[in-house]
Amino acid sequence: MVTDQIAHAVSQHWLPVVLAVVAAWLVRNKYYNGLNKYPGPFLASLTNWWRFFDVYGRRPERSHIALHKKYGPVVRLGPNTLSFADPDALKTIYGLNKGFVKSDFYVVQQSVVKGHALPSLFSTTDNDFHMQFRRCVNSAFAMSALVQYEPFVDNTTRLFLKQTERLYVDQPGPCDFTRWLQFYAFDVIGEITYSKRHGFIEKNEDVDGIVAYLTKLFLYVAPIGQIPLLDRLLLKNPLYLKLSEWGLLDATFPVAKFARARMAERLPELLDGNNNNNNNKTKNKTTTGSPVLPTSEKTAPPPVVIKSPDLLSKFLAAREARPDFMSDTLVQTMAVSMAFAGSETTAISLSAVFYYLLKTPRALERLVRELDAAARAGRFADCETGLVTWHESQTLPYLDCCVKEAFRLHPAPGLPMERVVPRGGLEIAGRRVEGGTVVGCSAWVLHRDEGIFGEDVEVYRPERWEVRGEGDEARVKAMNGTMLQFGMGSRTCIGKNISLLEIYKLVPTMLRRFEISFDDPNSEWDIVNAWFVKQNNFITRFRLRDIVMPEKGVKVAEE
Ligand code: HEM
Repeated sequence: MVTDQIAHAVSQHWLPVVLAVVAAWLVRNKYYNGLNKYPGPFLASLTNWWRFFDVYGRRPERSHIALHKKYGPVVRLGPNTLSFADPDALKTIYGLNKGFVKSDFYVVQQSVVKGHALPSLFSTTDNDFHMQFRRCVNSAFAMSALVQYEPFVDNTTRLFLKQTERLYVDQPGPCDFTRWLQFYAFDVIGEITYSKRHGFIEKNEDVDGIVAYLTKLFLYVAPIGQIPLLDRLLLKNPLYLKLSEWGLLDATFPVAKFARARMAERLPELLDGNNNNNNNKTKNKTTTGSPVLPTSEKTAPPPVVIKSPDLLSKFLAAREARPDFMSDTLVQTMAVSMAFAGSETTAISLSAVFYYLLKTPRALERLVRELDAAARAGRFADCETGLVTWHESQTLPYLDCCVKEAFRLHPAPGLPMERVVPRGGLEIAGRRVEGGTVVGCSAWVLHRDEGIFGEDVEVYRPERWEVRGEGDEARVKAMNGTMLQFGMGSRTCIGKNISLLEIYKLVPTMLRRFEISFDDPNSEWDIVNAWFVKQNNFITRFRLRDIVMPEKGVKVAEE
């Protein structure tokens, strides 16, 4: 009876009822988890739609910087979300064993396979799963493994030099440099992962639409990640998941198809549909007939020679070592993550180094002087193509300053890296924050901390990284400790060393070989912040340089 009366009253007065419910929801949001004490835009305290539209506008890093300038070190970006600009917060939020987990922002980045979201090393929100996964693959990314990957980078770099000359010097014309560097980064990752390039540089085109696919994906992920529930209504809606489960929908990332083909070449049973790890000991061969992986059986054939220790062979070795955990699916996920997490980010960082050097002729001249002096002193082994080795690049201190300064001014990740405060709550940079609150730091905000980096934070000044006099060491150490371009803590970038290998080799190599200039020196690039902050309209021209030779009588370094 009473319920009938209530239903009747609601149907009679539905508008005021709806308004009352919405008002109650907004008030609850405003005071949620005690976050009303933190400053920020009023609308952001009421609804996540504020940050959705902020990110949808493609330049959220600008509003984050402005908000922290206005409100101080903690800003409320949503009913349950805080952004921290205090370097002290880094150790707590990203520190090892602090119990923070990645927020649902990352779940939106999970792809759907057979009706299920597939967590990757990057996107998983489960710390235990992450710890096991990372342990399985960590050694493939160690600094010591770099030596093995350098020949892969060299292969692609030689082709890149040849094609740059053929396409942009022999027929002088403008080059969309960010896109060209993206092709480079994709092909390097392809080569390091599978010993096989996708073919971007050869063809000078977006092979299989991979770049376009990734661009669209990030444009979706960034705003939708602000209200992850939307993902379950859009790309991960129940109907879509069902259709995918029944095999009626295939939204496989083109790189995943490439990865699967490369895996199938090495594990023929995948082609037969036999994915059972335990059955593959005898079938574990390369296409040339030589086994790829060592086996653990005592009676197994003599130790297997891994012909090309690329990443895929290492992931497959991890599958052998931990068959209980490392499934074929995880091997493939890992291989795909390399392209997903390692191409755009590296291309963005390479573009930033070149862009800021071209915009700062004084710095470019100094860097070229450093390279020419090293060449005259015979410190570069390759005097023909201009290729610089990793080892040689590590003897160029000004190059190091130029790269770090580009990382500082233009970090690839453009949103706060969100984490959920563990149950029970914690103190973050002197402030009590309740469990369940989403917190994060943005590299764009932290890298412009005047207390750490100096007053001229908006200026590209590589010299700030130099250690010259007393006190510089501590200052530079504090700067290094605040750099967030690769993230921090247990979820820090696993591919950092690989990307550094690419950047520290390609920048000096290109500058030894080419004179690079803006097509229009007065033009600025356009920036699109879709989680990773991509640049457009960075158009350059190339002229061949005479490679500087060692002075007479100077002994040339050996390769
Ligand atoms: C300059 C280039 C790169 C930048 C700026 C970069 C940036 C990042 C950042 C910021 C994170 C942490 C994200 C977070 O905490 O939310 C991350 C994680 C990751 N990156 Fe990179 N990355 C780069 C290159 C690479 C490369 C080359 C690879 C692969 C070869 C790679 C693979 C990964 C993976 C797998 C993770 C997840 C790690 C984990 O959660 O354990 N990245 N990267």
